[in-house]
Amino acid sequence: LENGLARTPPMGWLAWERFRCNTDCKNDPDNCISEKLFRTMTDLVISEGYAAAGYEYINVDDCWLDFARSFDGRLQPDAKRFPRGMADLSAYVHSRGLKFGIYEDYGNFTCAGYPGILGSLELDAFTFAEWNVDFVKLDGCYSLPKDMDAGYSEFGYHLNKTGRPMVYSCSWPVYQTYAGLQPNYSAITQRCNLWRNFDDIQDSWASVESIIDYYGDNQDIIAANAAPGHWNDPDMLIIGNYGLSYEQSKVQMAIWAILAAPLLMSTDLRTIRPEYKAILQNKKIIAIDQDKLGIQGRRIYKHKGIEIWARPVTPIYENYFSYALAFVNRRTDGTPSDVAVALHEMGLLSNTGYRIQDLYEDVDYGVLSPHTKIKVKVNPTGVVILKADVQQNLNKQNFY
Ligand SMILES: OC[C@@H]1[C@H](O)[C@H](O)[C@@H](O)CN1C(=S)Nc1ccc(F)cc1
Repeated sequence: LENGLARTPPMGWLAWERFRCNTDCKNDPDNCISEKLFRTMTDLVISEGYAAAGYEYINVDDCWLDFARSFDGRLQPDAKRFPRGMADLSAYVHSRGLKFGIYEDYGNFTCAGYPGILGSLELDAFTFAEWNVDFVKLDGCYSLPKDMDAGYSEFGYHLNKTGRPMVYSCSWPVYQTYAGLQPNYSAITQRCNLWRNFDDIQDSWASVESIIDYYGDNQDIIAANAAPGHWNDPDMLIIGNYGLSYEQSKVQMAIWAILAAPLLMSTDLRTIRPEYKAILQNKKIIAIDQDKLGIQGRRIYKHKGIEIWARPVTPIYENYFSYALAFVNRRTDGTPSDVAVALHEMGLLSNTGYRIQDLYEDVDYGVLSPHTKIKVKVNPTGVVILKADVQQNLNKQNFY
């Protein structure tokens, strides 16, 4: 969507995967979906260094609402859990220098059964503008996938008509895919700043694996739709929760960066362990994700549990080509796997040499000659991600 926003994939914090639809503020006041939770996470995004690393959106997801609209037909938050209202919460987030996101559903209800926007698209768009919302996630429960092209387009029209710039996150493709329809990606890229392509992420390595496989297996259809202003969305970062090991957490961060994915953390910033926080704040990996070219990377090798993913990024000098290269070990047979590959075997040409640096470990491989193999050891369910600055003056590099 060309609205001047999301020129790089959005970064922020999204409540859903970690906090779900916990509305029991009576018995669980510290973890229920409430203004207190979002104020606390806003403060921690600042105080714990996440904002300095690039995280900027604080996004509410489902279950923020009252079950009824107000007397004048407007959406309203649950008064007990958001007593000061959403305009106040957004003002607080803005006062801390961050941006505020909200959630709705193109249907009669949200997935959790709260009021949807059907019948009030214009009013709801204007309500969000009045609350100074900066990001809207529109879900697709309780509506007909065949109506989504028109429905999502119409709501985007109303959002635009408010005159307030708002990032527009669409769940359109995933619901059409579920219905066996082929999403119309040329429409989606024009109407949305990001869109979910596949299943909700859950707190498990199996879930992350299934998403990685989906984006690798379908890259010919979906990778090319990513560019500044419009991004594929493989769903939230679950690093810091219960389901991923340290190695697996590094895999999610590395592959999301290769995929030019939005980096929307969904974890408890009050309790996250330092080594997981370090992964989320890894500046070299974030720089790959936020690379200005906005080219989504691809899986270029997959054999016996070893995968290689590559993403072209902004070259460091003239007649250079730069790539992020991720080596993933999907195996669980105990010992790290040796992977040795030469540039030309990956379709990366060089006639003078290339420089390799490890983006997680502080290892610089120095300058290698074009036929020298890159050799890495990859831990089970782990990853090694490198930056390759390839020098060649043939002035041609057909990466894809
Ligand atoms: O209710 C909202 C929740 C989150 O916003 C996810 O990111 C959205 O993809 C949708 N969603 C959920 S749980 N959707 C859903 C997931 C499984 C199901 F059987 C019925 C609905």
